[in-house]
Amino acid sequence: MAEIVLEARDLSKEFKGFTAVKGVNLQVRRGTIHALIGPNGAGKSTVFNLITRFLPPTRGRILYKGRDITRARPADVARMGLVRSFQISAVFPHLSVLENVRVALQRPLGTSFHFWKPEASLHGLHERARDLIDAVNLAAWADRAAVELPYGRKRALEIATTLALDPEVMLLDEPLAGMGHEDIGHTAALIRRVAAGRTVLMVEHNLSVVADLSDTITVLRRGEVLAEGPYDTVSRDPEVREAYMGAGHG
Ligand SMILES: Nc1ncnc2c1ncn2[C@@H]1O[C@H](COP(=O)(O)OP(=O)(O)OP(=O)(O)O)[C@@H](O)[C@H]1O
Repeated sequence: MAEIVLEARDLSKEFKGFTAVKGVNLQVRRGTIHALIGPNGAGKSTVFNLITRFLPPTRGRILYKGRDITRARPADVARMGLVRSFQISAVFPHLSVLENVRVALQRPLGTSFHFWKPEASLHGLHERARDLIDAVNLAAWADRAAVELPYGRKRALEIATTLALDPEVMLLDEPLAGMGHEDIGHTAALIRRVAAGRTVLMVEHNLSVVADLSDTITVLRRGEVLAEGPYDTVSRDPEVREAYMGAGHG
């Protein structure tokens, strides 16, 4: 059994008396793709916001690599290698793809701070930016302004800027939302590629992609964990079928 890299213990969130998340326990194993699914309003986004420290929990604890991050600031959590992508996309529309990735590489988030480094290491920076752009299949778009990219490519650029922070754990918030069929295929393949050597926790509605990509799926319903396991197990669970798949999703 792989090491637990990220863990929620008895996590709860109340909004003015309404309990959106109720005693959620979640264990994400290192090196896996773990998906959080559930019907609308199940609490997925709230759990995600709690884990990334965008919301303070009412009760419970969050552990990252065994350290309690329940009260850590989002920026500190990112610095520790737990990085959230997509909804806080930091893509500058009028910079080129290459410039965007270079800016992301220069962000003083990690242990390195590149601004003052001599030309030799700036050259290394350029090469790293090119490598990241290749990794997300954007080489042909490297000199185009981000604003000119088609939707799916823009999301690929967001993945590249997230990868620039060299996250140990990548948190993806609905990575396929709003995408057409072709972009979904490309982005799913990209997620699989970038997950190599990392851990991915994602909230996603597209069940066929979740089934295809995920090692573990946690199903939430009304703020509670309803089921957890590999897709084959979870999708056969009568309660899951009733609460989720039977409700016409996916
Ligand atoms: N800031 C808030 N104030 C009050 N209620 C909230 C707040 N954020 C979420 N909720 C409520 O908490 C519940 C869970 O919402 P959440 O967005 O986490 O669900 P979700 O599973 O992500 O849903 P969706 O699939 O629709 O995105 C919902 O009933 C929602 O209305």
